[in-house]
Order: sequence, then structure tokens, then C-alpha cells
Amino acid sequence: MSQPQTSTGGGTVADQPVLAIRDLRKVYNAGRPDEREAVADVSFEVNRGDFVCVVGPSGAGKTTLLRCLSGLLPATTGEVLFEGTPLRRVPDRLSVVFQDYSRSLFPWLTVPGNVAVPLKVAGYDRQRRRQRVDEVLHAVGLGDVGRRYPWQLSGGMQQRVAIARALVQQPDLILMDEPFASVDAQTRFDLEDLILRVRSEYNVTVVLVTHDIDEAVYLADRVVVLSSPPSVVKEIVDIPLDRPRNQLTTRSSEVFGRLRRHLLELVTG
Ligand SMILES: Nc1ncnc2c1ncn2[C@@H]1O[C@H](COP(=O)(O)OP(=O)(O)OP(=O)(O)O)[C@@H](O)[C@H]1O
Repeated sequence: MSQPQTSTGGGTVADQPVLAIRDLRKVYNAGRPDEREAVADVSFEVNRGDFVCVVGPSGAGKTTLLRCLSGLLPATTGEVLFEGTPLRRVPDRLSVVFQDYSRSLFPWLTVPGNVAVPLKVAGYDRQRRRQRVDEVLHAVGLGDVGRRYPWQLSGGMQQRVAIARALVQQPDLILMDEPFASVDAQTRFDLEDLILRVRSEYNVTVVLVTHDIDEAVYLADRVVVLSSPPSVVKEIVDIPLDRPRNQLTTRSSEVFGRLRRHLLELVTG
């Protein structure tokens, strides 16, 4: 497991978890005939620098959990602490990447315009915006995209734009909900390697929800396995695979196969 380190900015306390989820429960439509308990009782912590994947059966409440972790959705009971402070809204030092890039990017803005949105909201001047946007577009392999619009790019490139936008304010934490589910297999491998690279370059903590057990093993330091709904944490599995990881050698290793089998048993059992 990665050790807590000093944050790259913001003066956060280094030795506390980036996220602490305590007895989180989420009930939709509480008190109504269509009441639905999506998350029953979930607790875990995410340390600085960790890559944590969340897996579970269909409808286990993975997206619900991620929304609660981002501050987009209030928990019914329990709490989420972001860098020691109870979450009440989406904090500045937290970014979210969704599966559906076509809906999360603004079609009327160019690629640099999309990436610059969080900086505009935060009041950065034009020169600093341009500098930061150039830097993150290079980091995600889109240095030569120019002033094209998102809809002029492939799906994989659009998701790179969304990742650049998530990185532009140098967040401490990125939450990702099935970010690679809408692209083809080869692009998915490329994007997995991209997120592993930028995660270490930017020293950012990542929590990623996925349906894909192999993807979870390939990316994570730890995998949180949710039960069928209403969800509880079934097990938290450490992934002791060497880094840097490699799509060919890592995925064909004996340890990878063993972990994959164990996780499949947990999710399907
Ligand atoms: N806004 C909502 N109102 C009412 N019920 C909801 C709402 N959002 C989700 N649910 C219900 O909560 C449960 C968990 O849904 P959620 O989308 O969080 O699960 P998931 O694990 O992400 O699903 P999937 O594996 O299909 O992506 C489901 O039964 C779903 O129907």
C-alpha cells in the first residue's frame, strides 16, 4: 500500500486519509412507496496516492456510492470526510470523470475551451489558463489538437479531454465512474495506461468504479468489492502487482490470474 505523503498543494494534512467513508447508507425516495435502499452500510478509507477500484454486481450501488463520495449526492446516514472535513458539496480539490464524455463535454466550446472551464470558474487569468491547459493537454497526448471541437474527435480522444479537464486544477482526488466503458478494447487499454501515468505524474489519488474485474486488477492498489444491493463491503482486496504495469506481462502473470479469479468469485458468488 502506498504511504501517506505531503500533498502537492493546498497544505492538507499529510497523514490523514484523502477520503474516509463511515457507515454510509443511501436510500432513494425515502418514506415513499418507491423507496429504494441502494447502499446499506459502506465504510472504507482511501490514502493519499492510492488507486482504489470499486466493483460489484450490476445495480450494487456503485454509481450511487461514487456520487456520495463526490458531494453530488447527500448520504442518507453516515458520513464522507474529504481530507478530514465532512463533504457538503463538490470540493475544489476533487474532480469527477463520467462514462459519457459526449454529455460531459460542452459541444459549443473548443477542446482548450472545455479544459479551461474549471480554471475560469476559479478565476484564473487568461495567461495562466492557457499555460495550464497546454500543459495538461500535452500530458494526455493531445498537444496537437489545436482549436478543434470535442465532436470532431474520436471517443477515446474525447475521454482524454475529460481527463485533462479533471486534472487541470491539480486535484488531490479524481473520482471516475466507468470512464472507459464506451470505447473499444484497444483504446481502453491506452486510456488505462494513460490514467496510470498521469496519476503518478500528478501525484493524484484515484477512485474508479468499473464493471470490468480485469481492469480493476490491472489498475488498482486495492479493490473494494460491494455485495448485491443494498450494498455492503464484501471484501477489500490488496493488489500486490509490481508497477509500472504492462498490459501484456501484468495481465498474463500468475498473480494477476489468481486475483482475477478471487474477485470473480466474490462478485458472482
Ligand atoms: N435517482 C434514483 N432514484 C431512485 N433509485 C435509484 C436512483 N439511482 C439509482 N437508483 C437505484 O439504486 C440502485 C443502485 O443503482 P446504481 O446505479 O448506483 O448501481 P450500479 O452498481 O452503479 O449499477 P450498474 O452496475 O447497473 O451500473 C438501483 O436499484 C437503482 O435502480
